[in-house]
Amino acid sequence: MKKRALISVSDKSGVVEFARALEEIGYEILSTGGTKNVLHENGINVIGVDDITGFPEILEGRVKTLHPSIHGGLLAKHDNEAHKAQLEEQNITPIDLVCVNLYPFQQTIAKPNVTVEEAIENIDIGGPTMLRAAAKNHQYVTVVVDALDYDGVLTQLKEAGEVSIENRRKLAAKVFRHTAAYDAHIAEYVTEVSGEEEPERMTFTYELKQTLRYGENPHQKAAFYRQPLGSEFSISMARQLHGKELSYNNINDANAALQIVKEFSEPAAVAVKHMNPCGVGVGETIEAAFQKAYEADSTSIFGGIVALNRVVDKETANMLHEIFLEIIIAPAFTEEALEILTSKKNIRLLTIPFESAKKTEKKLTSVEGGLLVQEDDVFTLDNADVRVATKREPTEEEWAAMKLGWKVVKHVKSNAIVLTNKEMTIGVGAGQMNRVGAAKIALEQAGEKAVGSAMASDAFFPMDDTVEAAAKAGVTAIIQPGGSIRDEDSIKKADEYGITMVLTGVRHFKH
Ligand SMILES: NC(=O)c1ncn([C@@H]2O[C@H](COP(=O)(O)O)[C@@H](O)[C@H]2O)c1NC=O
Repeated sequence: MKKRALISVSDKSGVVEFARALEEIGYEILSTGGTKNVLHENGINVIGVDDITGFPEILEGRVKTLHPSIHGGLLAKHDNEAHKAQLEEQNITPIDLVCVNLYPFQQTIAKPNVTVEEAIENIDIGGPTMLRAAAKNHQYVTVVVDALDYDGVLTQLKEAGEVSIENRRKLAAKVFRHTAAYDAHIAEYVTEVSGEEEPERMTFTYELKQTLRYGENPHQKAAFYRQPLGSEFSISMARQLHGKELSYNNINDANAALQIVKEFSEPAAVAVKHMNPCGVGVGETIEAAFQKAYEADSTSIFGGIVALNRVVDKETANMLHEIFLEIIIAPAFTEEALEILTSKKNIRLLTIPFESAKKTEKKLTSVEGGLLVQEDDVFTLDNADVRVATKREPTEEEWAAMKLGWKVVKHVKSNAIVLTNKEMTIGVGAGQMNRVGAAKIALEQAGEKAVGSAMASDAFFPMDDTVEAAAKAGVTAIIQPGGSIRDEDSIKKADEYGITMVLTGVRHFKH
């Protein structure tokens, strides 16, 4: 008896060649309407599924292959006598190979202004049912969901007469991953349009972007997966123009740099080391902004990652070239800048579409045995209920410095203290277990530059010791959330020293 292949594909690329080769090997081909037409037009003998089921495709294609004549053929154990007898009784022929790809749900919902009706119509029902049936029965059936597997399957069929059980199992596993991811997209989309905000189950799905040489340390295996419908403004979407492959730590740091530079509309440059900003600068031009980011901490920037929100020109490239950097990310590089920067073999140059909508995504943090999910911290001073708590109001310059510090401190590991002037960070105290400790680090780094600077604190002061330390170093303005039962002590201390203190009412912890 001839072997049977059932082919039903939405994306018809490569299917004619695949079906023709199967036919040449001796397979009988069954197909659904559109696929059948394409194969037929290309001179391949095809039996319509409706000829097998004795039932036409109905409901605009919603029901084509959902029939016992098809699913009996897919699910029967080929060497089981009872199954064989039942197939014979029902006049059903077993199916040996299934090639199916699904309605393009993901592409459909990615389209701007897609309607719910259009999205729903692109939920494939018959396809996943066939794929899952064939994958369940991979002991007997070869199942192909990915056109990239057409050649490998054909080679095995030609050389060995069959696809080995090991490969059939691999193909089946791929199918289950595929249908699970397909359903995850559907679940996420329908959950969103239904307005459900706290689903009892999370169904995120990710695609392999690249395997990595190693993880955080060389003895840890690692890979980078990307969110298929995630933000464009993402390290996972970056285009690498030059340099070595990104490492695990590079990806993490580059992500951190992008999240910070995203805060700025004016020309800004951000240097990151180990996920914390070591220098942030703003200016009239990107060259000036980078100059400030460099001056902010010319020691830590060594081996760092720099993100800039304007095209890197020749002047800026010349400055960047002077320093050992791991990565430079920008919207683009001029030809001259590229020429300068690519003279170093290893430096990674990346571009990212800065003009793309900066979509906010849920932030996921894995813990052993679980996943923490929260909204992104998109709160800015524009929406904050800001009030001046001290007798003295900030000067214009102090406001500018505090606003810069507030944008940066949100991205520094808590407890975080950032010192700024109106153009740059001058001290960063990150990840300390007590607030005054973070302040001391920032103040020490700033040294003389602390005089006349502004201090930003990611959370309230539990007591007045940080204000005292700031005052003694010459800080003149402080921005902090407020909300401590001892706020009054800090405000009093600030008044004592003539410091102006702004309360934002909003905390920016980052752990
Ligand atoms: N409803 C069904 O019985 C059914 N059977 C197969 N399909 C899908 O129809 C598509 C192929 O259709 P056509 O060959 O008519 O172009 C494939 O993506 C396949 O997954 C179906 N469509 C959707 O559910």
